[in-house]
Amino acid sequence: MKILVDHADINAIKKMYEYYPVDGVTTNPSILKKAGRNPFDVLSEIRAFIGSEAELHAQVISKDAQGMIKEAYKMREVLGENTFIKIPVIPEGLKAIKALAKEGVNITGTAIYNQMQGFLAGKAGAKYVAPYVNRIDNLGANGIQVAKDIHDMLKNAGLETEILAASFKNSQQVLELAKYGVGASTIAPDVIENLIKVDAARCAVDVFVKDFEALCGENKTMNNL
Ligand SMILES: O=P(O)(O)OC[C@H]1O[C@](O)(CO)[C@@H](O)[C@@H]1O
Repeated sequence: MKILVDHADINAIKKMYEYYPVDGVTTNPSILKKAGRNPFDVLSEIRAFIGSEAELHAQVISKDAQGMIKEAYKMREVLGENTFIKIPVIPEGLKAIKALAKEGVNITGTAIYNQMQGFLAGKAGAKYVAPYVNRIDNLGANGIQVAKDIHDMLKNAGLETEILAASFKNSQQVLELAKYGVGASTIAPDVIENLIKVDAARCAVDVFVKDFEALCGENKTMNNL
């Protein structure tokens, strides 16, 4: 499962890249709002840091297909071909996805709350579809199940579209979908950090260090024996 960083703050992104095996960055307009600067400046800064080969996902704002298509080409021009254009899976969005996918533009179908949105976006040619796991849970449905169903439906239909699971709020949600083998998850830095926040592991390390120091002397490591 690929892991993308769901954030627009360059320092938070740099930290994730330093410590974790991550594969790219996703943003949406609400995430960009938090950055509080010209979105193209923010996205260009992220692109410069992650490099031209890494995945960068950024969303269109227009509500009509023609406007979405125009935005998609502008974003691709400024941010490079490996930019995944996030298009909400509403009827106008599907129309735009069909047109853009035919031209080889990388699309992520977003704002997915049910199985058929995901399936139709895949059939229309999206490379990824992004079910909003936690937001679905908040509606009283089962976000994990929706993501698993879409994954199965795409595979059963022989489509290459992968899940980009989104809107995670806890480790359990990520774990469930990693076990299921979905293609990718986009996760905010605080949720990524919680994935391996295990006190028992930290205690185990402390005991190992104490034992080693008892054997070899204080502040000794393999480096200064
Ligand atoms: O519920 P949240 O945390 O706002 O998440 C919505 C999600 O949708 C996306 O826009 C889909 O890629 C992510 O950037 C974000 O994780």
